[in-house]
Amino acid sequence: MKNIFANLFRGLFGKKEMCILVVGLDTAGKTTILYKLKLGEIMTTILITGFKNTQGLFVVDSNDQERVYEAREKLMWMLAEDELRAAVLLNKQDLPNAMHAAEITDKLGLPLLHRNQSIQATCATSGDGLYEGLDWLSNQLRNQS
Ligand SMILES: Nc1nc2c(ncn2[C@@H]2O[C@H](COP(=O)(O)OP(=O)(O)OP(=O)(O)O)[C@@H](O)[C@H]2O)c(=O)[nH]1
Ligand SMILES: [Mg+2]
Repeated sequence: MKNIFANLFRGLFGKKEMCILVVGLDTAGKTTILYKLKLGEIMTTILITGFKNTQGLFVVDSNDQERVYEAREKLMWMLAEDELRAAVLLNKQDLPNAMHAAEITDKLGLPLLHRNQSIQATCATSGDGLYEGLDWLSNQLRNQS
């Protein structure tokens, strides 16, 4: 059970090397997600060649009403890269006052975008939704090859 996410991840992506850029405001849950996915040992590639073949994971704290527009700015910065395909994780959905997916999607300006991206509600501490978000990224990778 311990490495279930790592095994799923390896199954999804096979042996093909890829880069995942994980972006989000502080305390959004990035480290928790990486630990949950046991990606520490897999994600050794350093981003030095630009955004080619790079997938993005953008993590938002759904509970942080005050900084949702700050998160939006950061997200727009990331999505401005033409090569990048991104999965947006609406994290901390387990918290009682978390914004619902539709509300936070709207505040992030995502309905206005016509780029290819996936939006997924997640709870990094339990792992809920993480697999679904990564499944989309793996399909993007497959389509590129
Ligand atoms: N309830 C709840 N707490 C979460 C969730 N994801 C992360 N946290 C908590 O939020 C806090 C911050 O999580 P981190 O993973 O350290 O956040 P980070 O994005 O790596 O933050 P920085 O390294 O500061 O940029 C920790 O206390 C986590 O346990 C979640 O889905 N639900
Ligand atoms: Mg961290």
